[in-house]
Amino acid sequence: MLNTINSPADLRQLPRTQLKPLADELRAFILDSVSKTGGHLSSNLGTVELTIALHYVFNTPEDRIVWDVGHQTYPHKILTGRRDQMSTLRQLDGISGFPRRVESEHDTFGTAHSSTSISAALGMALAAKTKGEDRHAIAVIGDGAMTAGMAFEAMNNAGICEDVNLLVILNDNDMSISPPVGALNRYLARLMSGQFYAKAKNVGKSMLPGPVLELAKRFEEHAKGMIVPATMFEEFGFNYIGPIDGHDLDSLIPTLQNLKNLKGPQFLHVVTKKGQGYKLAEADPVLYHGPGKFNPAEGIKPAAASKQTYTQVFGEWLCDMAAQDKTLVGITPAMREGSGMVRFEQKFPDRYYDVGIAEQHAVTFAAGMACEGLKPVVAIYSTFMQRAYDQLIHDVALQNLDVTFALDRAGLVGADGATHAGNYDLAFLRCIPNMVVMAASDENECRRMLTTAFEYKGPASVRYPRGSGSGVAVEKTLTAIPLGKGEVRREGKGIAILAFGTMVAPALAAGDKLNATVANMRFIKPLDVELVKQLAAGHDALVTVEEGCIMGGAGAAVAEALAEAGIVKPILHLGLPDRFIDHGDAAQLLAKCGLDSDGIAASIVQRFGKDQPRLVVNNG
Ligand SMILES: Cc1ncc(C[n+]2csc(CCOP(=O)(O)OP(=O)(O)O)c2C)c(N)n1
Ligand SMILES: CC(=O)[C@@H](O)[C@H](O)COP(=O)(O)O
Ligand SMILES: [Mg+2]
Repeated sequence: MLNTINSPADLRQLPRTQLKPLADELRAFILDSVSKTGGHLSSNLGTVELTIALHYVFNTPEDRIVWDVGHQTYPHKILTGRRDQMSTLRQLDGISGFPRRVESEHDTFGTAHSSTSISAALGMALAAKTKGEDRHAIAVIGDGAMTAGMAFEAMNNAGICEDVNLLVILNDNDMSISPPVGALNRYLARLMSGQFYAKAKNVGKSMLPGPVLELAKRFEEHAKGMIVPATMFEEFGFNYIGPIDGHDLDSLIPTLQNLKNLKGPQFLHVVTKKGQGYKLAEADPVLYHGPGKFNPAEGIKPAAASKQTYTQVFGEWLCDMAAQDKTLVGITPAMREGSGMVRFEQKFPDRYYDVGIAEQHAVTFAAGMACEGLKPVVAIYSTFMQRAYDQLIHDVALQNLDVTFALDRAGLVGADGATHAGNYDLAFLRCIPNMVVMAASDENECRRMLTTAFEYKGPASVRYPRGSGSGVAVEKTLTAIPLGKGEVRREGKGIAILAFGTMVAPALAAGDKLNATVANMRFIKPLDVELVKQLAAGHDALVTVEEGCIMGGAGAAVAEALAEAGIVKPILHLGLPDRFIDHGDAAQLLAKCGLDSDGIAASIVQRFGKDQPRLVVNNG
């Protein structure tokens, strides 16, 4: 049946009785497809029925669905004409793992960073009202995403928009990537268990005099608001419905049909299960949150021991440093597994803080702890650090507080694409006063830099990429490196390549090809200005290389230092171009950006000519 559905219009032709078999087919298709490509599995198995029901009841794409995070949109992609493209998911030139406006008219809003859906849907709903258009805007948000401040900023705004056509659906599967945290989660658990109404009703009834109790019994459903406290969503100005079973089409469809006819901000609470229908994912939704390829009959097998990832290097360093320094506290905004903090939580539960999807809070929370003499380490993906930029400047750096930032997933991340690429941190961190900014060139240097950052009395960051490095041995000691000192790794002639972080290895290979000098600059800030001057004095031209945006990045710091010193020298900046880079294999993407050794060498030859040290300088 799935083969006959090429758009939601086809879906809406089906009789209701066919929807359940369709859901079974769709779920099997997703499991098969994701097991071959890798991707987000558990969340997508959980949204099969909800997706069918939404497209069945609403007139999509005229009615707008905004999927929060968007990692749960595979059923939506399949039902909106992209079934055959699922085999290209998250690969170079294939379809994205997230909704993208350029990909389909059904992807009404690009998402991937969480908790934006209510704001965007409210914007759409009010735009429709302003333009006199009669359409619905629906935000589908998970219980994890609901913990972010942005979601509540939007609820606060939406709750006073009395006649707006907005429906917020809370997809509550009692999971973030890892088990959910915080008071909201406890509250939702109470709502789901029914205790909320049961307890409140009893309290209410025991306080009511006889005749009023009778009246309350008669009008129990309607009088709910009189004798039970409203849910917090009602207090926000929404009409709250739920919780209902999000896998039961016979509940979902009539409920959505009813809600469709109501005006004003509506809130539907649906309960689903992450991994629904695939026993292994139901049992371990964390493992199946974003797996690589696997055999569905066998499930994910433990990978044969391979090279340590940078994330693991960080996780081990964190435990070692915590054992040595009792003031260390570790903070993650909902990325325990991804940031390598599982063992830290087990060993140091009292010093581990998962604050939920709340990057802004994570940073200011760290600032507060630092004020009291603790030494917080905020483990955060480079891309999610973007969320907490003002908190970093205003709450941490301005007060020169002692917070270490471990920036994972720096540079291109591969399959998640442009939304998750950590391309901007060097540029946005180095302009902040008091910051120390480092980029690790290998795993051992990563460990040393983390120690350096931790020992530094002020805000300091270390960036490292997704995955593993060259596999160098990582020492057990906790040794710092001298602040602001780079090192020459290869002596050559004519050209000096000033490489930052992950670009040191390909720069060394390019240096071998061209007999160029190669320096591992290590620090973006404080930049090793003496080394820059020395390299400028001894070479005909300088080349900077970084896995970050060229504009404002590490190379720009070198150019600024030269200008400051009054040195005029031909300089070539290599790095990520001024455009967003889509998903694909990370090594493939780097090569396309000219950031592998061949690309670096080719750019140097193209700019300065082949025969060292003769320079072909085009622009002075
Ligand atoms: C701002 C931001 N921080 C962190 C993440 C990483 N992340 C992606 S999905 C997810 C969990 C989301 O949980 P929930 O909204 O409940 O969706 P579920 O996976 O349970 O369907 C997290 C933390 C993100 N995408 N955006
Ligand atoms: C959707 C989301 O934001 C996360 O699930 C992310 O895809 C995880 O990325 P890593 O696989 O790099 O941890
Ligand atoms: Mg969830």
